[in-house]
Amino acid sequence: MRYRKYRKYSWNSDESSARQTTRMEVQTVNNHLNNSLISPPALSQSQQAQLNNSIITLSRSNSPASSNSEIEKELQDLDLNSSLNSGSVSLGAELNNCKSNGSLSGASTTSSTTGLTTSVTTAAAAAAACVTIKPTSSSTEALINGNGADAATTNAVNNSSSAAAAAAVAQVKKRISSSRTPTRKARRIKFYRNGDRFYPGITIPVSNERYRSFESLFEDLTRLLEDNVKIPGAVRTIYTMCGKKISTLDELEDGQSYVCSCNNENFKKIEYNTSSQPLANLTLSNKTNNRLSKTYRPSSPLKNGTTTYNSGAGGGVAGGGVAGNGTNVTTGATNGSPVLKLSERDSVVHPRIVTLIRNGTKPRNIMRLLLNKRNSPSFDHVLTAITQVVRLDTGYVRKVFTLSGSPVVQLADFFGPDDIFFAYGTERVNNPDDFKLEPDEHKAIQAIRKSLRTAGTTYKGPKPKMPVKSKNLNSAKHQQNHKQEPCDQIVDEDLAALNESGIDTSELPSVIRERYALGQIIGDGNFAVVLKIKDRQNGVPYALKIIDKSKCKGKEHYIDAEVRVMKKLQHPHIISLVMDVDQQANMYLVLEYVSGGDLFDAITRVTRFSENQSRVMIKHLASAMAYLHSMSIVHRDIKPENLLVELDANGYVTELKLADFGLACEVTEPLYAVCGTPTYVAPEILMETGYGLKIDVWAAGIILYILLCGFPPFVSPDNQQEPLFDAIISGVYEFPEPYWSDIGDGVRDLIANMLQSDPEVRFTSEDILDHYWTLGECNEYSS
Ligand SMILES: Nc1ncnc2c1ncn2[C@@H]1O[C@H](COP(=O)(O)OP(=O)(O)OP(=O)(O)O)[C@@H](O)[C@H]1O
Repeated sequence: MRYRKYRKYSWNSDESSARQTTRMEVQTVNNHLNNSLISPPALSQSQQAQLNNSIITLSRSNSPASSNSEIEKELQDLDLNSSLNSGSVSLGAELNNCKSNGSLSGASTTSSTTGLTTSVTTAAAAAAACVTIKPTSSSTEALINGNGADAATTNAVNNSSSAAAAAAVAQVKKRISSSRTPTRKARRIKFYRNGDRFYPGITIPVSNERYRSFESLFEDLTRLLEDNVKIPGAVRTIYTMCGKKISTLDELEDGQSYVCSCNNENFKKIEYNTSSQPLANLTLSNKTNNRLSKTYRPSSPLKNGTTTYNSGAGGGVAGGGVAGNGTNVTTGATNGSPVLKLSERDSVVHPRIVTLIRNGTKPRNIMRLLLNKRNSPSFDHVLTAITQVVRLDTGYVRKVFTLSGSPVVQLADFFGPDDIFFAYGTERVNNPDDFKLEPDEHKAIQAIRKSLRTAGTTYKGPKPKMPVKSKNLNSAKHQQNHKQEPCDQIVDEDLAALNESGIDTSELPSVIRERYALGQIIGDGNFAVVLKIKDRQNGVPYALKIIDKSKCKGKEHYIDAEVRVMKKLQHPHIISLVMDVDQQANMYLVLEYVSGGDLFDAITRVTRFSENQSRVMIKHLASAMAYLHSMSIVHRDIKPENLLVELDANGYVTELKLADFGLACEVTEPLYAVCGTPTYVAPEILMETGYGLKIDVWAAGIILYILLCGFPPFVSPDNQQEPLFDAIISGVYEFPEPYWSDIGDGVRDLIANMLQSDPEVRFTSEDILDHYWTLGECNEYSS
């Protein structure tokens, strides 16, 4: 338990430079949401004519084909249709292939949801392919009747006059080829989700005909990914597996894999889909068994007297289980068990920490694992996640049992009442004693349970206090200013305060002075003064943050980082940056204005909030964090002082927004810089073992605790840092009576999961949003 003496304020962490903290190298990207989705290209006149000639009725006219089953079918057709493009096989085979493609058959096309672009060009491609080969009249007729090709072609073939047919066909061919790009064989491309090691990837056919622009491919990928995983926005970038950006469709190579990233996420170099392959052989050989009911459980090997457990059945049953119809043919293709669709997964999978007992000599090793929607889309994925944690000598975990010895056979079993499991490889399970815990094992499990569900204890001594506010000057006074209207005149008192802070209002950048009227001071931090300003044209209020560079000597890069990070962000629960002006003495930031002051002052006023009010706030905070974390950005200074709130007439918090990105940075490898604010600092920062995004979840856990009872879980009686840090590192805290007596188990459970000392098992920000308490009924305006 070694940690360095903690600095009072984060920016003083000299070690940070020595440690070479990874700083963000964010490209200066303006508002990333400006890259709005581009709609599919409009049809040219000749394309429209082709469509009419093809007498195809489409049920969806402006989107490329992309339901999973369509894609699966097209992939099958790809093999067949490749012959069309090569022109090297007999026409009979080609015609069959053409017919097998739904977009060419009149009947099936009518009801198909195949998109316009694909249908038109596929029909055209088939026609072009067919006319290059000497037809037999009967087979050609079949094709023509099937796809409703134009009259010239029909007549030509029906007459069986080779000359006329050739002429007509040449005419059609000419017309078609003048109106479209040359047909290219579709390529089978596999796409992974950036940073998602568990997503098995989706393979889709990509051709110039199917996707006329890069944006239409993005649009399709967004839709397909959304069906299977949670993504923070639209797919905007495709990378090679080495992280090189792809900028044209032609760069996508047949048979290769690529990584899709959403919004401005940077490429995450991980091993994609290493997890699913080795477990594929667990699939039940008898495919008909794939749809077992939710309640199906094979009997325990111990109960029925058999001495071995059929591992194949285990995986296979998992493959059926709750998935049933939800089997996603494309995404689940490489896995032994199907990946559930999001809606199905929502009903089965929820974030939870399970305890795992590794089979071996007693006392056996006991580990914990966080299961959530990201790592548990299928039974096989859970087995893989368990394998990675328990590290069996025999390799993969193939059998899992509950504490009572029942085999775990389907995904839902991991999310039921049992949360302790035995993990086995291929070894035999024949001894009932295997499922009995030794006293040492029992003790270890008890200790874990205690850390997860801390029971109420009575607090001895005076009620713990909130720490003092870390932002110093006259906050209560400035708080009042939030309420004052109008704000288009700065008062003398504020001018004096600004002068005192070394800010001369006559030196404000002209672009700011001309556009905005100065109002009163509404806040001050250690490095900045914040004024309320008003747009002279439309009267909209903003906040002007003036950062005094002289107060940040040697730390100027933090100011740059704050601006760079903020420029990347656009989220309803994150303060947005409207304008930035860099001058020699000061940096000026025009920010979205939030009228209710910061959460620290709200806590001071209210002391403690109801569960409903806390739920609103934690939802907003978690969604801001989930957005940041999806871009691998860690805030590193989440605390009530940096959370701004909007209040309703009754003083209830209706909106919460994350501010102050002075310490935010991108996480590409473990960080070591000791920073943050003592009360909210996570144990891994103090231990200097390297930290990442989860430190923000810890801080949010501390805030949730404070909201409910009015004081933090880790305190030191005399405000000494050393005992405070010892308490944080110990991870031991309580929900003391009487302060917690009326607070429910749901939110205690959430706090316990957010305040896990081990960041590996600590909830992610997404998990906070998925937790049953967060999802619970929420009357936002009730106290
Ligand atoms: N956009 C805003 N709308 C309303 N009030 C704001 C806004 N931004 C900041 N404030 C007020 O100004 C105070 C100081 O702002 P901020 O935290 O950005 O300054 P800082 O100097 O970077 O803080 P720190 O001391 O943590 O470095 C906040 O606590 C808040 O009360």
